Amino acid sequence: MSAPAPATPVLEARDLSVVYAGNRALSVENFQLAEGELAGIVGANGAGKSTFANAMMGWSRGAPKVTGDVLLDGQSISALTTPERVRRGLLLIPENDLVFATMTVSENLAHAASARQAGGRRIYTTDEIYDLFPNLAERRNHLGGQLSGGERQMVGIARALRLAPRVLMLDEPSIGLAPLLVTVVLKTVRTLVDEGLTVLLVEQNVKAAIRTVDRLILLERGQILAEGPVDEMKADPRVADAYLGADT
Ligand SMILES: Nc1ncnc2c1ncn2[C@@H]1O[C@H](COP(=O)(O)OP(=O)(O)OP(=O)(O)O)[C@@H](O)[C@H]1O
Repeated sequence: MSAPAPATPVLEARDLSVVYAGNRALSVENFQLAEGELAGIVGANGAGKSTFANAMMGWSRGAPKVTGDVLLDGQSISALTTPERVRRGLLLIPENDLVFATMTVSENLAHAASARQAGGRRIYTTDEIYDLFPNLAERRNHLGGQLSGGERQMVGIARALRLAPRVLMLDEPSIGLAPLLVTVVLKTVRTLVDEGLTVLLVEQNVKAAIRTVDRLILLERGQILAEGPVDEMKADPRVADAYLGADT
């Protein structure tokens, strides 16, 4: 009997390159995210982590030259606009996700309830979201502007869950959060993966990423320097010496 064909990656990038005014910010030959996987991209400031996540979404902060191909479930989405990619279920929660400050938590969630064509993907109900995030359930009538950084992250994730994600990408969810809240947010991400979601975590906080992900990808100067199962990667001197310190 022949071996089964390898499964099609849920998300893939081929020869993805981003150049800002002649400076190459990203050059990724091949990146693949498998069904139900929780992978993490880590790297120093300016390594190109956000540029990578944004390029997958077809979005950028300036006007770079972007070349290469992005595929979702084996189909090229490179010609699609960012809203079209969102409708296909590719969702990015950017750094400092915008929460509507003058709306309550429940209004913020209701505002995101617009995944009309979920294509069979799961749309989390508000009750399921409040089960995942008891903090938000308690604060459902609080205004967005009154929430802590961690609670805002939770609203960002919750809104994405209302939009029937196929792949969820989180850009630096730990930024500005107290260590306890980082743990709470990342544990919830793990729960979502256990329930079947595919997640790419973009993190500068390497220690937090290592505690959470299955596979670690090290990005430096816009290139994938190393990648592999998290247990192997945390012993790799390029990760251990540069990011984990002698005590780890
Ligand atoms: N709009 C822009 N114009 C010019 N250069 C840019 C622009 N956006 C990003 N860059 C450059 O691209 C490189 C990668 O930036 P990026 O924001 O992707 O890094 P990062 O790894 O996400 O860093 P951080 O962890 O600090 O957010 C950096 O050298 C940055 O200065």
